[in-house]
Amino acid sequence: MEDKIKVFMNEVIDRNGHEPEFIQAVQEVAETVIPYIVQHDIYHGKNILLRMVEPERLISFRVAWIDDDGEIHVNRGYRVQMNSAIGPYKGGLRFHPTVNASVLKFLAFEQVFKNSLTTLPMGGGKGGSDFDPKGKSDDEIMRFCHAFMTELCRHIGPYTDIPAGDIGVGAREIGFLFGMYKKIRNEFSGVLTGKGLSWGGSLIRPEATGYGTVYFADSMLKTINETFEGKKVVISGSGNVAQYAAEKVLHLGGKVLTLSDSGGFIYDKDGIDKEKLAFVMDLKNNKRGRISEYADKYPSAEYHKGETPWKVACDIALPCATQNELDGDDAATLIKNGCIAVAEGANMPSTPEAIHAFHDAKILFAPGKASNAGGVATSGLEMSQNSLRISWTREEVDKRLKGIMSDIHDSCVEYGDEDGYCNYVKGANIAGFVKVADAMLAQGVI
Ligand SMILES: NC(=O)C1=CN([C@@H]2O[C@H](COP(=O)(O)OP(=O)(O)OC[C@H]3O[C@@H](n4cnc5c(N)ncnc54)[C@H](O)[C@@H]3O)[C@@H](O)[C@H]2O)C=CC1
Ligand SMILES: O=C(O)CCC(=O)C(=O)O
Repeated sequence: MEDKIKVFMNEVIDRNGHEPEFIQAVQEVAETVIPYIVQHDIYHGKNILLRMVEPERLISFRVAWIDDDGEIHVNRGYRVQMNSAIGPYKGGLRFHPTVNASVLKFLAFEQVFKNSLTTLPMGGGKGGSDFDPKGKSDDEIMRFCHAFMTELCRHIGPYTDIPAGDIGVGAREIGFLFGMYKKIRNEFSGVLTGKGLSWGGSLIRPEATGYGTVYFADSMLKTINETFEGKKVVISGSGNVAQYAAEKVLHLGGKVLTLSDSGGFIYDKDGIDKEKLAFVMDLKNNKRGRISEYADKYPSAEYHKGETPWKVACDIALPCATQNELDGDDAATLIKNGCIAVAEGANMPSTPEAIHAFHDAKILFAPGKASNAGGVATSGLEMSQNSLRISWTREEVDKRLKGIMSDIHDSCVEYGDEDGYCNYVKGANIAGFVKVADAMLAQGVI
């Protein structure tokens, strides 16, 4: 088996050797899916996985825009249209200086499996730019978004490819992007998700990724007769996913001890309660400040500059910031301190060494493609509402989100059982693979 995985990975590396994040994401899938392919005759001789690692289309384009001082800047824009076997391409846009083809290909590849797990008819894609929104004025953000959409609009559409937000792309950016798409295409459609409520958005979409991550973690905890009640929870990030993960942990009676950003983390020994979380939301979403300002306001908190929060003793860890933010040493520290569950709100935040450590210690571990699927699932619900020209209530959307997260959990358990221990990575990869692979088989060699 190891030989088969090696031969496959050598071919992937030959073609994509300069893309470390993409290779990391493919390796994790290959290790779990190739043994499944070997056991199932219908996939033999079809090279399905090799076809899945090659994007159907990778678009790269120039984005020229003018700053407030009249200076012209050039950034690179991308859209990776990875797989459309089960539906139109769907996945977020990331604006961050670290964005490149490798990062977006890893995200688009993960998105294919994640979207398949949601049970909704969505293919996988991802896009973005190396543009850095930090320190930019609202007008600069608008000009950049408009310039970006001027090119992107010819590659997307409500039946083709439906982008949404990700790091650096929230409600403000989706508004600017939607405005330019509508103007150029002269069409008011559900071409983006994460829209404002008065122009086609869905209730609960802003909350969905964070809430869904906690719903998934709660389902895992139930398998060992545990709940969030009274548990100490360490969260990284302080953006969209982290904020609403923290809110849901509070709803379920847990105590949130940390939040972070790229500058460092804050540890509040008294816990981040509802009022303190409201301060963080205002700080991050409106004032666009740094998490260190939390420690200036609340004396119960310490700020740890340049560090990640994994050394703070906890029962549950929710990495919600960015890829590879939790390594093997961090995992060892979490396990030593008694952590019983880790659920990824971010995409691929744990390194392969960290995942192996969690599996070896047999603690509960949920990979992002399963546990953070609530965001894209609710985007799928936004698409349904747009098509039906109706708006569901908050309760209706939340009920559907909970149902989807519970179904994803059950699919992982179905495919991930290893003598009584659930390997959720294996479960998510195989369950996600089967639906896409079967659709590809049905559609022939295209
Ligand atoms: N927004 C969504 O619906 C979904 C987001 N995700 C993933 O969740 C993660 C967070 O995304 P959002 O909260 O939407 O973005 P955001 O832009 O709202 O927040 C990003 C957060 O990550 C922090 N961060 C960024 N780079 C960092 C670094 N190098 N070190 C430490 N912290 C860093 C930022 O300071 C910020 O707190 C990403 O991995 C994203 O791909 C996954 C599924 C859906
Ligand atoms: O809602 C969406 O379409 C995008 C969500 C996303 O980018 C993700 O799941 O990583």
